[in-house]
Amino acid sequence: MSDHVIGFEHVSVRFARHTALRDVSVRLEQRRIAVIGSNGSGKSTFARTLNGLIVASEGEIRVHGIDPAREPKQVRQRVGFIFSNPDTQIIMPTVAEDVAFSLRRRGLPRAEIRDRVTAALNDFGLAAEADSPVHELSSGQKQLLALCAVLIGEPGLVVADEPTAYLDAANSRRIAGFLLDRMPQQLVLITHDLRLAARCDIALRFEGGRLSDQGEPGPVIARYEEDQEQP
Ligand SMILES: Nc1ncnc2c1ncn2[C@@H]1O[C@H](COP(=O)(O)OP(=O)(O)OP(=O)(O)O)[C@@H](O)[C@H]1O
Repeated sequence: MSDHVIGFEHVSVRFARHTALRDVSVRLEQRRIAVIGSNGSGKSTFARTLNGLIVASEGEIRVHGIDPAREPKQVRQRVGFIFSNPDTQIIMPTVAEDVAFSLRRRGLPRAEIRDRVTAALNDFGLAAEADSPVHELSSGQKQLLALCAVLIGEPGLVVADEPTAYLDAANSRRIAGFLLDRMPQQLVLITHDLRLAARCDIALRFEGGRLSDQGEPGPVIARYEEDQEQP
């Protein structure tokens, strides 16, 4: 039952001089969840609470039955995170080594790691780059590598925080197409690209740290655009 449920009960996140999330309660079961809202509204903070990178100051969070504050190891296996800048999450010197990293950490047998890495690189069109130094990849290839390295760990949820922000139109389409159309995992997509948000099953809107609107993406986006047009 709790397999694909994300639940927030009266969650607040306070930093030293700022409250970034205020009394957020929501229950999410949809597969594609868009998160929109103005700069500084709390979107990234919300995203980071999902895998325990940020811990709630108040309230309860459950992600697929896991409490990220109390079970940080379990939640990091369950929740994969993609950032705007893939350079921040590529760890190893070559493409194949980077993809293998999470499996090595789990202590899987060498032969299984090799087979899974080969299959994943093929899937992402990175097979020819297997032994290339990662700094030789284009930004689009780096974002594909970051995704590949996350998905090989078989997370149940992928949180993507502005994953197309640094990409050109063709690579944005490629990454967005994968996340929105091909990827079987549940997705939380933080984005300022409202066309991507429109392709999700539900949109959440944050303003001033509050969950200010939610529902079908079309109407939520229309209300957001209307508010943004106000002087
Ligand atoms: N680690 C931190 N310490 C102090 N304040 C923080 C921290 N992280 C975020 N904030 C503050 O919390 C608020 C919400 O930030 P958050 O990054 O969640 O917004 P956002 O909606 O993702 O913004 P953007 O669209 O600009 O990326 C901001 O005012 C930000 O300055």
